[in-house]
Amino acid sequence: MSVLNVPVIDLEPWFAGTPEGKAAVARAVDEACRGIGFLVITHHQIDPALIRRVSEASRRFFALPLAEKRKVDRPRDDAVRGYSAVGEEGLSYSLEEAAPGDLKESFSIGPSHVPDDDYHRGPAAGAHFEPNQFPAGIDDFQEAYEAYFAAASHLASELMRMFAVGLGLRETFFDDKINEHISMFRVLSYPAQTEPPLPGQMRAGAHSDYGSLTIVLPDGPGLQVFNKAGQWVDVPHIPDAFAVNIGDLMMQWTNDQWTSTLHRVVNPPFDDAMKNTRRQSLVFFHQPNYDAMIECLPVCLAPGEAPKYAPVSSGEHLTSKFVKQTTFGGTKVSA
Ligand SMILES: O=C(O)CCC(=O)C(=O)O
Ligand SMILES: [Fe+2]
Repeated sequence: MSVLNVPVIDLEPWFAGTPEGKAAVARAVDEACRGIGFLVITHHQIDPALIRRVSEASRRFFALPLAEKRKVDRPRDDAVRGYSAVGEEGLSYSLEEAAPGDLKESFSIGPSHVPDDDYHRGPAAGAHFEPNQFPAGIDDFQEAYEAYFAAASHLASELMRMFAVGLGLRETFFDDKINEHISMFRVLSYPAQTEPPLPGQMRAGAHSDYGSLTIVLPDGPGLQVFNKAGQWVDVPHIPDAFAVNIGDLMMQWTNDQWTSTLHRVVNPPFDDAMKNTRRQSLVFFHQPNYDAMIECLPVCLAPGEAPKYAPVSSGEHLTSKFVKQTTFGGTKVSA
């Protein structure tokens, strides 16, 4: 029986480090990734004080007048750095007819303190190590964002180790494929809705994410997942716990044994003023090294089965998504 609801998995036994504890966590993670593609994790070792710092710095930024925020506007479609305003991105729209843009604004950064060498700055690196930009005059903004990026990167590498064990690989299998990762950290602000949304307009339309995995910290409910029974189910909201989901790249790596699941952020009920508040989420999109090859893992190939996807590098996979649309984390759907 497939997993139809998002499980809550306590990572404490993983970090305690006994072989039995680690195996049990990896088994639970594997089951979640096969069944629903989402899990909620507790005892993840990210300091709640750091979550608070980055959340508060973000609140101060999003409260600025639009003209101020526009001073750090995202420079280009393929360079997701800085600010994107409400309605500028739509995660879900049909190929024929664009739906209204998502009711969210965002601020994004990539890796910082990038070495000035050919691997990071040469032509093969493309825009993957594009410099970050930060707003002036907000205390602790750059420091908090960079510290959160580092902490989330570390947690992502532990999750990739759980993935490896869960898939029956050696624990360090993914280590050398993510040691120069080209991830993105983005804070999303969903404003309080003072007018009813347009038909089809949501906080974030239905989409799947691109990369290896996404680590989400929402400050309230609204995130929903489309399960294998065809129902939209709520992701349990536990303060300071992370929702984790796998992206399209992990689904390709596992030859569809793991699922990159459609998800969305629904609007608050419009007639309930108490619930119609601003929502903010911290979203870390983990993406392997640009030259890591994503090709069917032999452990995911049953006898007689063929790989479903041609091998592709992580960088090419990401860039191909940018060509199709102008947002970062999601693959649009035509449903
Ligand atoms: O804000 C959220 O809870 C999730 C956002 C999301 O799915 C995305 O940006 O890809
Ligand atoms: Fe997403």
